[in-house]
Amino acid sequence: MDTAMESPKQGSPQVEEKAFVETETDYSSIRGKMVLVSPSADQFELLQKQLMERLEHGNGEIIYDVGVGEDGRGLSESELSAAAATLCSIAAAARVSCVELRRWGAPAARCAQFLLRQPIRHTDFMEIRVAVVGNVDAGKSTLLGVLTHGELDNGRGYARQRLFRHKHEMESGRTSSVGNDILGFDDTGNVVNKPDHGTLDWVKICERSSKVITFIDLAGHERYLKTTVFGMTGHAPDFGMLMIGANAGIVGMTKEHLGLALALSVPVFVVVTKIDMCPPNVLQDNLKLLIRILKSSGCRKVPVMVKTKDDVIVSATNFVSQRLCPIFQVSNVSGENLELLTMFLNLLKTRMPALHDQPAEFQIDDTYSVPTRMPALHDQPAEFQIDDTYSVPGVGTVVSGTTLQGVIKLNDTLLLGPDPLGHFTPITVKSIHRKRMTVPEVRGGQTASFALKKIKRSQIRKGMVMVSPQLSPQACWQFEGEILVLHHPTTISSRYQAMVHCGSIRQTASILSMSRDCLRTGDKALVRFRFIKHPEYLKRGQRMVFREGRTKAVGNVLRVIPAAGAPPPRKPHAKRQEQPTDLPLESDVTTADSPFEMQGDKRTEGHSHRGRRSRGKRDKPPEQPPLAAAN
Ligand SMILES: Nc1nc2c(ncn2[C@@H]2O[C@H](COP(=O)(O)OP(=O)(O)OP(=O)(O)O)[C@@H](O)[C@H]2O)c(=O)[nH]1
Repeated sequence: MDTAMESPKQGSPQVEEKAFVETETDYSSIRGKMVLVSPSADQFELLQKQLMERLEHGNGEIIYDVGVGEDGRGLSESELSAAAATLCSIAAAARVSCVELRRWGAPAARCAQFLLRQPIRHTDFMEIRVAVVGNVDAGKSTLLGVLTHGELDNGRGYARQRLFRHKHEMESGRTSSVGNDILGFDDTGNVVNKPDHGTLDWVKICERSSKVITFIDLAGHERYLKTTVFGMTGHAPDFGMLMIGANAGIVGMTKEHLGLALALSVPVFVVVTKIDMCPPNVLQDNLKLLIRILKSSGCRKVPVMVKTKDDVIVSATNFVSQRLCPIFQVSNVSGENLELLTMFLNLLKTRMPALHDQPAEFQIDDTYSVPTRMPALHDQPAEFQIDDTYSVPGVGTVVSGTTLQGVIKLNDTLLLGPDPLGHFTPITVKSIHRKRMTVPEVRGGQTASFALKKIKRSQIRKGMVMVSPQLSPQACWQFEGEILVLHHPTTISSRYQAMVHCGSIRQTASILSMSRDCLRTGDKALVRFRFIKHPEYLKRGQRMVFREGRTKAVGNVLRVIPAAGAPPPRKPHAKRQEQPTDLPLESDVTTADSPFEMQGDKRTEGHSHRGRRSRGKRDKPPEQPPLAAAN
């Protein structure tokens, strides 16, 4: 561990003592570090039961600490071996794989950590989405080529050619402009990707994997920033991988991408590439700057230089719960430290999407701390957000996106919408694909594509949802949100328009009213928005980004005003601003959400938003919604 860094706690010594899953079973007889050393038959059974519960709540995977008792003193080497043997037999009885990750501690105070993972189930695997961001030339495509194809780069673009097939697909319009690559791990943590004549068969990878990492390859160029924002909001990534070229350092879009991930509460780890070709002093200077930015008040991260396997385990197990930002230094040419990065990816835990009725900041911070009171994502009525549509010859209309909650099965009838009138239409699911593999169902947290019966592609747009009829979905033209302005060159006041990104929704909205007269960089306010084109399906607690040009604001949806009960659109010259109503007293948008240190106020008093709005189509009055929808 780099001494210059703040280091995370070694191990997670409190794991055994944590009030893990609230349960009916009394587990008091299996408390303490010695129980694994020589359990009675009853204790063995209880340990097994507890393990299964933990696995279920850990989405089929947990990291188990052995030897870490209340006294925190550990076990002798022989006791630890006995405890490890017990754990392995419990795992074997439960048909779960058990891999020792590490041992640590003095000879008389040994502890160990094990990875327990459910075996491969034919069409089911854990899914983790990693958004790959970073400036042009940072080595994003190269790293993905190297990781997914298992062959090193030559420094002149060899590895990234592996992904060109896909890029060509993108250009021909077959897939969205957001690229995807997958890396599969089996139950013991081995990479299963085996390129066949240079190409990867996704179905084979998924069939052999217990865990699949999907890399959402987002464009590095400023020109594609809109797509990058969409990728970060609409593709619901669990984590962000920020790539930085060692020699170039933090340039171009690096800060912007970091800021975006922070604004959306997506935990970020950094991969510094090209260390083979970077003079040491340049590397050190660039790392120092990176650390300074990560520690700044805008980011409030704890950077951790990952240099050993222990660092990997500690960072991976604490990644979501703490404000850690692991930093890897790798070379795609020499392969240096790539094994650490691969191990880290293998250990990443699913960051189940925050339930919309939970506070937006809610994160599952440990395998054992998911209260049973909270319904599992798949116990809730189905909800699927659409991020792309296709017309596939011989199949018909296909939609792709993320299952936010519930289970969607073949032949299920769901409500698709909202259409321009705010209505939802029943549709039937004809077939389901996960990572190009035909499956009978998908669950909350998983991405999928559905072939739909009797609907034209032109009737569907990104941002629509497919939900269970149980939810009685309602569309909204207006909603109230709490926003924090990260940057605006002058002041924002009502009637200002910008693009709202929220899940896979991407639509211009106009500010109808605010809790303050005007907003400047660093200001926070309660704001009522109105979509200008069509109504959308929103839920309280959803994270949103509000941006236009250099203007950026982030926030949460606080109240959705259903279309049926929505007041008519505000008159453009209405002087008095309506105060948002029914807003919760407590806000959870803080300046910590700001990715950047607040910039100095360079604006001139009296400069209004109108200066910014004087261009092109934004001067047109917003389209009026059809009357039926507005009233
Ligand atoms: N020496 C060396 N060269 C590398 C390394 N990683 C990438 N490169 C080279 O850097 C160049 C740019 O890499 P890319 O993978 O295309 O970069 P990118 O971030 O995907 O760029 P965009 O796709 O344009 O956003 C290629 O010529 C790679 O061969 C590395 O670790 N060491």
